[in-house]
Amino acid sequence: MMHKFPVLEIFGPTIQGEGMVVGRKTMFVRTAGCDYSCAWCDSAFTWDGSAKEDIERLTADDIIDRLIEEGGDRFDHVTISGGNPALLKSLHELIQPLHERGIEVALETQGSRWQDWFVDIDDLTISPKPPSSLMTTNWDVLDDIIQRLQEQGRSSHVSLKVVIFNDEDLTYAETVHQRYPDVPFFLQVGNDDLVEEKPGSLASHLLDQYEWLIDKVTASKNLNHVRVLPQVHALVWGNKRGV
Ligand SMILES: C[S@@+](CC[C@H](N)C(=O)[O-])C[C@H]1O[C@@H](n2cnc3c(N)ncnc32)[C@H](O)[C@@H]1O
Ligand SMILES: Nc1nc2[nH]cc(C(=O)O)c2c(=O)[nH]1
Ligand code: SF4
Ligand SMILES: [Mg+2]
Repeated sequence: MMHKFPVLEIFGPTIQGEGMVVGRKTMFVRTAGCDYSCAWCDSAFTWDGSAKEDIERLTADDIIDRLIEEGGDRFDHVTISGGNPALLKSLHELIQPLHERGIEVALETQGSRWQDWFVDIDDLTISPKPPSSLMTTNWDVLDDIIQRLQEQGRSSHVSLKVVIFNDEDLTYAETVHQRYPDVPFFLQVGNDDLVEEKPGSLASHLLDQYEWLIDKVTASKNLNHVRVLPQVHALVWGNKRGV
């Protein structure tokens, strides 16, 4: 029996705007539903009910058909995001046939749930949430996820990415990096203006925030083996959806 997944968006090709494979040409599949409700979530429509009517229930075959409809033969990489795609137990039904077609698979999750198919993801980004999100990290769960990935030889396929809005978030990022020093670590500029409609105005603001974050990280003795990035897609396209 093919499982049906709740899907809100399938788009691309575009570029991965964030983190460990920033710049990589990729398609996106965005699933609906999240176990968190971050104060500043830039994809709140996946869980706040505002796009409820747009959720489609698709099998892996349906999703692959749609990826090919949108992207033709102009992609070899698919990023699964959400919401939290780690809520979906049967996602290997999508990952495996993508791999069989020679397509790499990336996934974005917050590290609140383990799934066995994590070990099949080529670029797994785990993004634990800092205090400004108003969410609480379950360190036992996160420890378990990182440990399992390391034990199963997945270290080169995993990264941590913490979004930063303020000094308290930066302290949280230091805590995460010190707890998992061997996991590639990314600090990402927080977008605190999710309503600005002019890409140029948002880009100018986000570049100021990027400079602030660079200054903070370069001044910290606890954040040496790290990378600092903006959301490139937000610089280019602003708050537009489906890019
Ligand atoms: C929308 S989330 C979906 C995946 C998963 N729920 C998670 O949070 O990792 C994708 C990425 O966007 C980041 N993100 C969400 N809202 C943001 C914002 N306002 N500014 C910067 N990054 C944001 C998240 O931290 C996460 O790394
Ligand atoms: N271009 C682009 N890059 C992204 N990286 C992470 C995204 C996400 O929403 O998970 C995202 C997105 O929505 N668009
Ligand atoms: S965990 Fe991700 S999708 Fe869920 S509310 Fe937070 S940023 Fe949004
Ligand atoms: Mg996004």
